[in-house]
Amino acid sequence: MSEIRPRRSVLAMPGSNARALVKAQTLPADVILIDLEDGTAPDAKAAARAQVAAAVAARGFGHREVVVRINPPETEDGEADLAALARAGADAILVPKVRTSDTLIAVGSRLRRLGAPSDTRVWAMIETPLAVVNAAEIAGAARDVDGRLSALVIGPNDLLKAARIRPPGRSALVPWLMTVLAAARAYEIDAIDGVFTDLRDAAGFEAECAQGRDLGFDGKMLIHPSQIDPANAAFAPDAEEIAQARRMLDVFDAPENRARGVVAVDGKMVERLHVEVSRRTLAMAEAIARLGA
Ligand SMILES: CC(C)(COP(=O)(O)OP(=O)(O)OC[C@H]1O[C@@H](n2cnc3c(N)ncnc32)[C@H](O)[C@@H]1OP(=O)(O)O)[C@@H](O)C(=O)NCCC(=O)NCCSC(=O)C[C@H](O)C(=O)O
Ligand SMILES: [Mg+2]
Repeated sequence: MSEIRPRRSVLAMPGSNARALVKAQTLPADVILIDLEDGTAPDAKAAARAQVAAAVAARGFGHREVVVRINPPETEDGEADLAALARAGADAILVPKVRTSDTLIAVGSRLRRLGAPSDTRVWAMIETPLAVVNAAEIAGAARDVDGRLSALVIGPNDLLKAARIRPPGRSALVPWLMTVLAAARAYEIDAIDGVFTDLRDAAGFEAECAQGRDLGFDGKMLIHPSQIDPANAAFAPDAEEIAQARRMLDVFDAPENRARGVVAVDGKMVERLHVEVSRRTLAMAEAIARLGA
């Protein structure tokens, strides 16, 4: 079974926004994503870098996974971000505008040379057409980057721009999303759906969360605290899925079914592969319950 870590809600905030960094410490997001790239203005980058390194090192985010999006690592800002963050204690470094796995391998080596803990993860933004075309090769870096690569994150704004798809363009993006999802699953890493930018459209946001969940994503990148609860609800197994998963395990555990690969439950054929799905559902539900404990 691949890693069980709730990543239903990945709340982004500019690294330059001191108020957001404090507020994030009390918000129910699974992941706090602090952005030193596009969300931080060029003139504010140096001060933001120092502020973010200090905030991460202070370890005030509790159980939340802390991820810092650096500037492209081949730039001066990106190199300075890595140097400042490598040993600050972030759970992961998110690399923007990845095009090939070489960038991730270079970031992995740089983190090692900078003395980053071995459990510092690398996440990759998939937001260029080349990254979608190379999705399998990029996800395959999970075997190379010291085992650090643990999530691909969709960047719909950059994708729409580069592909010249007319916004909002969600349906046009679905084949691109599924290409990324297949790559992530092939290498057993997480896939996080991209941002929904219309903060006034709560119904549209919920619908997009439900779609992202049904497509197979593990969670969604968010831009505002008001999006956390709907995302947490959408990407968690619901009561019916949990009951169904328990039932599935009971059925295959029954003495009369132990030697069978396939049985009928409520008129539907189920196979032993559904046991694995059920175990994952229950493990995720337990991990989410532990967050609330
Ligand atoms: C979008 C915003 C600029 C709106 O900000 P604002 O008008 O201040 O919102 P509110 O007045 O409604 O805020 C209410 C309170 O919530 C706090 N807040 C708001 N947003 C956040 C946040 N993201 N994280 C933490 N806290 C937040 C405010 O401070 C208020 O608190 P209080 O003072 O107690 O009342 C703003 O929401 C924002 O900046 N959002 C994040 C933008 C961002 O990070 N963008 C980069 C990521 S998007 C991306 O990566 C796209 C991708 O690359 C692609 O290509 O698609
Ligand atoms: Mg982007």
